[in-house]
Amino acid sequence: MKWWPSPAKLNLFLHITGRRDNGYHELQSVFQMLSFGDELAFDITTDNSIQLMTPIEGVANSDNLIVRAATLLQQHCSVNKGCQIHLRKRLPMGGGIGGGSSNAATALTVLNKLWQCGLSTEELADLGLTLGADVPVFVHGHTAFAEGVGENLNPISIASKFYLVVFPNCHVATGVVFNHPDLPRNSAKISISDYHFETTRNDCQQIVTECYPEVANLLQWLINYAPSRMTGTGACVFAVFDTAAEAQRVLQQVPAKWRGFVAQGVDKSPLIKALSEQD
Ligand SMILES: C[C@](O)(CO)[C@H](O)COP(=O)(O)OP(=O)(O)OC[C@H]1O[C@@H](n2ccc(N)nc2=O)[C@H](O)[C@@H]1O
Ligand SMILES: Nc1ncnc2c1ncn2[C@@H]1O[C@H](COP(=O)(O)OP(=O)(O)OP(=O)(O)O)[C@@H](O)[C@H]1O
Repeated sequence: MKWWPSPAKLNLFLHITGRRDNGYHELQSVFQMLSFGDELAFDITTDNSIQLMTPIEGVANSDNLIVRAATLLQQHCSVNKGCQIHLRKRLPMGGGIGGGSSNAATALTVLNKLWQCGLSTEELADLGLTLGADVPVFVHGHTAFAEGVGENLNPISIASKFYLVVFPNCHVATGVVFNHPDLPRNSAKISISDYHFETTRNDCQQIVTECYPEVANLLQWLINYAPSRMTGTGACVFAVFDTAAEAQRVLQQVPAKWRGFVAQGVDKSPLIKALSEQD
């Protein structure tokens, strides 16, 4: 069985620059692709049923973004085949590292190939955007400077770093953060060439640390070792290191109540690499 990567992302910064009439927020961010993530495998079937053989506890298969992505593509392209899907879940859910969105993107891009749908990357990204704001960046698979609601993407090359990502064991609801009255919503826009980690921030971090003390505790702990920040709307926090060895050394010291992993920041996602190696 061939296993396809479904990598995580980090938001190296997140500035909120406005709000649209439909309530969605305009943002600027760098989506950093990571070398670490889930994996998915697909067996194509001759009937048209879509089955997830490894369900996620607490998520009905019909709500699972993998099944929703596969069904969307099947309907969009009038595919008369189906598939059995296997998932190796490693990424914490609801952590701001995009696990669900990445799973959806892997399902869309790999099934596009295996079902021979022939959709372009752009068409797959547009389809993916209907499932979630973060799906397009995983479909394109490049570390990117993002604008709009996250769909307007420009590839950016970030000096290679190692990230220690820690999950504080609490879930932050994205909608709650974006609906918070005190969320700052008018950061000045920056241009892609102005991006530096040190001069940017995550505009959601203040609200999340106030509402979720465990995120504040984790940030306070991690900042002792390296520059640290929250990703997305939380709850995961990351610290930036120059070497894998330094990041691993701090991972060993993470208190048992939290879980972490070390990943390398990559310009191209492992999924895009795997797809191009197949061609
Ligand atoms: C902020 C990020 O975490 C950055 O990576 C993401 O863009 C959020 O992506 P996501 O979790 O896939 O979010 P979605 O499922 O698309 O949206 C969840 C909810 O967050 C709010 N939302 C999301 C994205 C955005 N740009 N503005 C918003 O206001 C909306 O209320 C929406 O109903
Ligand atoms: N395949 C999937 N993997 C993970 N979560 C899924 C999946 N399908 C549906 N979900 C639901 O989506 C929710 C958000 O999951 P996800 O891991 O994408 O969050 P996240 O890391 O906060 O993402 P983002 O950074 O895009 O906000 C989960 O709590 C779960 O209920």
